[in-house]
Amino acid sequence: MSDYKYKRVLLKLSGEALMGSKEFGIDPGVPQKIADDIKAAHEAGVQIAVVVGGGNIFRGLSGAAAGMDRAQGDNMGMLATVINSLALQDTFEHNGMECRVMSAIEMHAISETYIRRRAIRHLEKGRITIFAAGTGNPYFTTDTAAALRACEIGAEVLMKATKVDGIYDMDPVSHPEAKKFDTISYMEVLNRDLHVMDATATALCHDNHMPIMVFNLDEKGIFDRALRGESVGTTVVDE
Ligand SMILES: Nc1ncnc2c1ncn2[C@@H]1O[C@H](COP(=O)(O)OP(=O)(O)OP(=O)(O)O)[C@@H](O)[C@H]1O
Ligand SMILES: O=c1ccn([C@@H]2O[C@H](COP(=O)(O)O)[C@@H](O)[C@H]2O)c(=O)[nH]1
Repeated sequence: MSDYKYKRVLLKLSGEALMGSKEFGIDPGVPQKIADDIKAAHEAGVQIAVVVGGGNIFRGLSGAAAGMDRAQGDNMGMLATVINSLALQDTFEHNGMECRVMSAIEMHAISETYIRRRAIRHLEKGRITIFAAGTGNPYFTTDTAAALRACEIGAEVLMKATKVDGIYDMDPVSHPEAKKFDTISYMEVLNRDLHVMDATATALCHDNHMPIMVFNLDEKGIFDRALRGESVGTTVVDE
């Protein structure tokens, strides 16, 4: 345990990044890469909670743009996160890591329902605990679910693993000239309207002094380095 900086963390995994080289769905190599990366920390006793997005399958906003009722589309998006959560659980278990999925929307047949105290108990017992179905409410995102759960379980840090290697002064995907921050304050993220994480999630972390790290999910060994306290990607901190 002494090699690791953190005792309890929340990892937010991009749904879209689970596609790997595929155009839709899940590339099995990506969950396996995540399992490989977190195994040592898990064995060393780091308590790991996970929230995964659903962008590889469905986003409510895309449904609404195509004329669908927004809340209906968001419900579909939340179900997409359940599919991703079950896929991750399967991979973690195949790698010998005990894992529970807890859904914000009741689905007795396939997962436990989210109960905060029970979630903390799972973590204390060394089970990787995946929080599925976002917040359980439409009009939110899994970034906000990750911020909310991180605060609820008393995580020391929210680690957002995504398709970019940190926070830039503009979207680096559409602006290759964008400059990366090593650290940035919550207020700067909000004032500059940087969309790497949604504003609700950033504000919730700000109000509750929850540090955020943003880094690239594809980089080999990145989770382990982050869990050891190396500064990877960008860290969002109080001023
Ligand atoms: N200033 C910025 N710095 C870094 N990334 C940015 C910035 N502005 C926008 N982005 C975009 O934010 C994306 C990451 O956030 P996004 O919420 O879309 O993904 P996610 O939550 O990881 O994915 P999913 O919805 O699939 O779970 C990056 O792919 C990047 O293109
Ligand atoms: O609390 C929540 C979380 C998510 N949703 C819906 O799910 C999709 C997928 O989540 P991403 O964060 O975009 O990966 C999202 O677009 C919403 O439609 C939700 O309604 N409530």
